[in-house]
Amino acid sequence: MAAPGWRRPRARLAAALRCVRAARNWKHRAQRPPRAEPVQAALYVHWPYCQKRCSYCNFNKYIPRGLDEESMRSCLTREAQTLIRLSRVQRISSVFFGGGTPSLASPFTIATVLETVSRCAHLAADAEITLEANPTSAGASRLAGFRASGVNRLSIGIQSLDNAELRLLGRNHTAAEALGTLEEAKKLFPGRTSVDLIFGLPGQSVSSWAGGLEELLQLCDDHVSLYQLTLERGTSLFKQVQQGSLPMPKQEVVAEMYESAREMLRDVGFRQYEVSNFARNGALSTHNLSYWQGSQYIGIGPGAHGRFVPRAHGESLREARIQTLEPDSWMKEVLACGHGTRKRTVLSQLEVLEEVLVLGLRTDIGITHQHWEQFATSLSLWDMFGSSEEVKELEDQGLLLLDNRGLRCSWKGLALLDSLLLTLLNQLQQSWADRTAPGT
Ligand SMILES: C[S@@+](CC[C@H](N)C(=O)[O-])C[C@H]1O[C@@H](n2cnc3c(N)ncnc32)[C@H](O)[C@@H]1O
Ligand SMILES: C[S@@+](CC[C@H](N)C(=O)[O-])C[C@H]1O[C@@H](n2cnc3c(N)ncnc32)[C@H](O)[C@@H]1O
Ligand code: SF4
Repeated sequence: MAAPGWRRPRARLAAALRCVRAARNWKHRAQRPPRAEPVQAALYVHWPYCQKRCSYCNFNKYIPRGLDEESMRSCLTREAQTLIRLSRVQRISSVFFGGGTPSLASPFTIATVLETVSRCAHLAADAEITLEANPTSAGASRLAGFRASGVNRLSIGIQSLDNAELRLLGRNHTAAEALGTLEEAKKLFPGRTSVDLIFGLPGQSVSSWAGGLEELLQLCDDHVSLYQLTLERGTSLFKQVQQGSLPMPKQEVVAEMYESAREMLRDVGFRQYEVSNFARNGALSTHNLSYWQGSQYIGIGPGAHGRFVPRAHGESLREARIQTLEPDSWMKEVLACGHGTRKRTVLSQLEVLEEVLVLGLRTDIGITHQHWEQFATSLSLWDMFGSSEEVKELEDQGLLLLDNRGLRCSWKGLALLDSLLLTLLNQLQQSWADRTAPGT
């Protein structure tokens, strides 16, 4: 047995060593990189029904004869559970109910989907939750119902403030009804009400377009989306234009409409944070930003698309997914196997980079070096674009900037993005091929 005199110093030594080890561990921990962020994604929910077909629209939408909302609701919740589990996503950063016309769904359906999402993953109390609303299905009490169900941002399809244009577009509301909805929405979603307008319509002139926008700018909230009309094959507007019964404005006139709108919005304090989107007072849409920043998103509902890594299957590569388009077939598939994913495509690293480039350059921030490094660890933006003569030419023309912040379009370049992308995508593919060639 050891002399009692030895025990105390040894106990003190052991205690001291424990302290030193603990201190070393703290130091060690402080030097370690921060713990990885929880895996997160945005969530898109597609409501595929509308009251009436607009003349220009070829989105995935159906005019139902008899709608079984209960079945739709239970399939949406089932698919949300399946795909969130499949992605192993722990946090949903935003939710977007789009369509179709999701303001035709009941607030109860919206609340049920949100409750399911919160049970499957963390949905922060302040996460952006947007619902698209058509003026005809968004009266004050209905909007209040959506607010109570958890929606905190509303996107209203106003499209035009000219009744003749609204008729041409096949909309089932007047300008006055659209403004009534905007008024109610601003009370319930102050600072978080967005409006969509379309320009480049048959018969529209720069001054008639600017007049309508000016009227809207007196009344709108802090977010505006402006979409140039795309003539979509298969729509009745396309047919009318093809038959020569409707005159489309010339491309130079449409470009002037866009330019005048950007300037008008800038003059009243809006930031053009993306090609078609303008916000003031920081009202940028975080959901849409996550698309443009190449983040993961899960799409549920007929025809919804998603981009995520199906981690529960042991995969590590991102997939592009699209859900079955037709609602009844989609519901059958969800009932049979928990989801209605129709097509999955594993994206190569080059394809992911192409998307990051195309989407990132739509924003005014563009692609920062840190953002790019998340996707391309071994090839910097400088490696990709720094020595290209064509890129240098675009910089000299004042259309593009590559500097210590990253790669982005200038104000002038943002309006010409499509033509810049031809050069940039070409350069990306070439640099990628050079760097990944055998022996490099
Ligand atoms: C697909 S709709 C869904 C929301 C809602 N049903 C509505 O009509 O407002 C979303 C937006 O897409 C835009 N959009 C639809 N078809 C378009 C087209 N052919 N050209 C330009 N924008 C279009 C409209 O501005 C519309 O507000
Ligand atoms: C054109 S954007 C309008 C956004 C609106 N301006 C805003 O600021 O919130 C919305 C439309 O894009 C389509 N969309 C968006 N995300 C989608 C996804 N993941 N899958 C399928 N369609 C999607 C839907 O048709 C939706 O109605
Ligand atoms: S524009 Fe909106 S309301 Fe019109 S058909 Fe398309 S989705 Fe439906």
